[in-house]
Amino acid sequence: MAKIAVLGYGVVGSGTVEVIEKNKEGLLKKAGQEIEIKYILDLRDFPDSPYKDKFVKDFNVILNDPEISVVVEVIGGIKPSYDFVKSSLLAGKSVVTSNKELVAKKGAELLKIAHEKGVNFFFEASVGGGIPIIRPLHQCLSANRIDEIAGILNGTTNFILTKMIRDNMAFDDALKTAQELGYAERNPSADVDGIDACRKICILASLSFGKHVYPDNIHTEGITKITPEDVAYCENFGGSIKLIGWASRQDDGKVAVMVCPAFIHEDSQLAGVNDVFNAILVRGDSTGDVVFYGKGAGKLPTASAVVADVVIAVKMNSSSKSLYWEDSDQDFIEDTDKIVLENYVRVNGISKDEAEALFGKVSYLTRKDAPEGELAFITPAISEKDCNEAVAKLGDKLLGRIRVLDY
Ligand SMILES: NC(=O)C1=CN([C@@H]2O[C@H](COP(=O)(O)OP(=O)(O)OC[C@H]3O[C@@H](n4cnc5c(N)ncnc54)[C@H](OP(=O)(O)O)[C@@H]3O)[C@@H](O)[C@H]2O)C=CC1
Ligand SMILES: N[C@@H](CC=O)C(=O)O
Repeated sequence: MAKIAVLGYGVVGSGTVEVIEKNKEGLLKKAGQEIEIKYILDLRDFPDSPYKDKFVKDFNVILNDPEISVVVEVIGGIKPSYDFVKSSLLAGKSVVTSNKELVAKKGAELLKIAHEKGVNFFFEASVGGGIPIIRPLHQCLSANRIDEIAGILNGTTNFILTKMIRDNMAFDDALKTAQELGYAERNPSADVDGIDACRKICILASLSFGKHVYPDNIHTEGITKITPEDVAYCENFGGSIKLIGWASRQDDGKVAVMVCPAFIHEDSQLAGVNDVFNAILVRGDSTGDVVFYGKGAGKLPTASAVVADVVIAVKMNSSSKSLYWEDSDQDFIEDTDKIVLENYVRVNGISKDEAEALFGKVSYLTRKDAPEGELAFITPAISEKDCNEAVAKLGDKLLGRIRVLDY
């Protein structure tokens, strides 16, 4: 019998306990032994819970119990999760986590400790909720050189965009619904400002390119500046606006990474991904494009990924060799100024000649009831530096700028 502890009994923690309890028999067959939850750590009391006897408040009870072989960290954040995870690994216990902030900021260090101790640090649930993506990347796609990854990586923002565009729901109402459904981060700015998507693309890029990509270095934008006018122009463009985290191997050998709202053409496999669903496109040199799709947030989908990691952790008696990346000084990350992209730009009060003097040969978009003097267009592919300089010259005539991606 494998005895495990669950740290945090919130959305994902309670889902993890529920999935382990309801699928006990199936898990026994798959893990080769029974998985028993010996402890649940949380700050609150749960006197009415059927698991009330398992609750503890002192992490040291878990750390010092030699029977515990796997610790599931689903508290979130860095404090105290980092200390709990690091000390568990140092004590020779495998750790499973859904905590993308922790993996994005401390992944290289924690993977190194896990390897030194001969245990595992697993985090399938940290990207894409219930979608299998971490294990497919380092196992099933291991024959490939990964050239690009792009994804709708945040369920909350995709849910909000879908509700606003399809159902005309106000931003705040859509966010409130996402919170009620358990999709949103404790601080929803992490979702709507792109921070969560940034952590996830950093994890995917670290794994794909073999060196730690730290979130601090990555240009990150959220969805708060998107307007109904931008949505209307995007329809005329023939696509949809999605928050995309992407990482791409560049000709100079560096890796460009960015999180931004983007016009995505309707032919893209990412364009029709709505509600809480996520999709992750991986471009391998042998496979071409492979797309992973499913629910990117929520109690049971996320718990599914956590419990699958637990099953593998209890079966393994050594560290995974392929789930690994080195620490890095970020010198392989492309300077954002050098990234070359097309852009959608919306302006007021400039002529077409002035627009083309700034951006070069542009293609114009239209929308119903556009006011006199409004222009919207797609620029040619230009560097971020050139686009930022042109946009700065527009001053308050600029109404919007969204990148165009061709995934
Ligand atoms: N929700 C989702 O859909 C997904 C979440 N994740 C990630 O999973 C992690 C957990 O998310 P989620 O379950 O939604 O978060 P919740 O806030 O719902 O759950 C966290 C739980 O941990 C408890 N907790 C906080 N501090 C401590 C502590 N020091 N010791 C013990 N327990 C503590 C909280 O108690 P209290 O409420 O009293 O503070 C709460 O019960 C996060 O990293 C999140 O980003 C990943 C994928 C999807
Ligand atoms: N807040 C996150 C939760 C899952 O990672 C999201 O909405 O995607």
